[in-house]
Amino acid sequence: MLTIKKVYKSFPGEKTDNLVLDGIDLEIKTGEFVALLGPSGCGKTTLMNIVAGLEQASSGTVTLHGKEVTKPGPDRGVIFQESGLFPWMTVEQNVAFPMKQQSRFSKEYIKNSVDRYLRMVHLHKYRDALPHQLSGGMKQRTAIARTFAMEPEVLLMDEPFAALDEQTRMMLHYQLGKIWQESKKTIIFVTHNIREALILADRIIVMATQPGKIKKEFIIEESRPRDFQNDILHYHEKQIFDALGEEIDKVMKQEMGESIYAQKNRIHGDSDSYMGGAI
Ligand SMILES: Nc1ncnc2c1ncn2[C@@H]1O[C@H](COP(=O)(O)OP(=O)(O)OP(=O)(O)O)[C@@H](O)[C@H]1O
Repeated sequence: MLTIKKVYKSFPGEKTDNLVLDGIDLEIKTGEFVALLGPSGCGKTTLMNIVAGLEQASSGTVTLHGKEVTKPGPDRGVIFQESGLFPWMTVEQNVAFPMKQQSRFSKEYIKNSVDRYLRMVHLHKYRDALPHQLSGGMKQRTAIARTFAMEPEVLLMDEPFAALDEQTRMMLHYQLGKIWQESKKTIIFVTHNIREALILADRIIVMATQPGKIKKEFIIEESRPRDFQNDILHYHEKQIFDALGEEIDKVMKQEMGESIYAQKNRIHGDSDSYMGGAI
């Protein structure tokens, strides 16, 4: 169980501190796939960084199986929007590299594990390729193989597919869904994209903004693989869109000013850009 308890986070502002996370309480079961959804700036990345141990909460705690998280550790793997591969290493070397830094993995184990995860992401034929020879989707698949191969208990994925085209993204949703079902890891997945969250997650947490807090959550029980020929997913999509509407309005009002904003129609026009253009 991953427990986030009364987490507050402020960053120093010009005159006063800027409250970004306002008392986040969240319990995530082992093996659960949770998506965090919210408008730009609501604190999704900040929360992920705190869970990863890259950032400290101003107050409150994060615990994994009862043990407090205070710094990064091998029990939590992080995947960002950029794959972060070493350009001078092959696909295979990139996947093996972090494992080699850990004494808990033998040479034989690393070899088998790299092979297994490269097969899982369908990159075993590209094991000797260098990153510049790969497409964006292949780079992200390498990053996924590298993180899963480290066998973390929790995967923290911060908009890992946001920079990819729609088709590649759909393929990666399918592959990630399969790997997750096989490995049963706990995943927290940050996204701007309602459909991405609906395709992947067991539970979708919608965040409110300014300051960031949990607004509503949705349990998605549909069987996998999922697609959008499904009325129940459409129903959830509408509910989630409505829950986000107010939050997107808040961001638009603040950025555009009340008077300009008042001239615009609500939500459907400019709101796309506040959700990464991907509602
Ligand atoms: N290191 C920092 N110092 C000061 N302010 C910060 C810092 N990191 C984040 N912030 C502020 O915290 C708020 C939340 O940022 P965060 O990146 O967590 O939001 P987000 O929901 O992930 O946004 P996006 O969807 O656009 O990536 C923003 O107002 C941001 O400017």
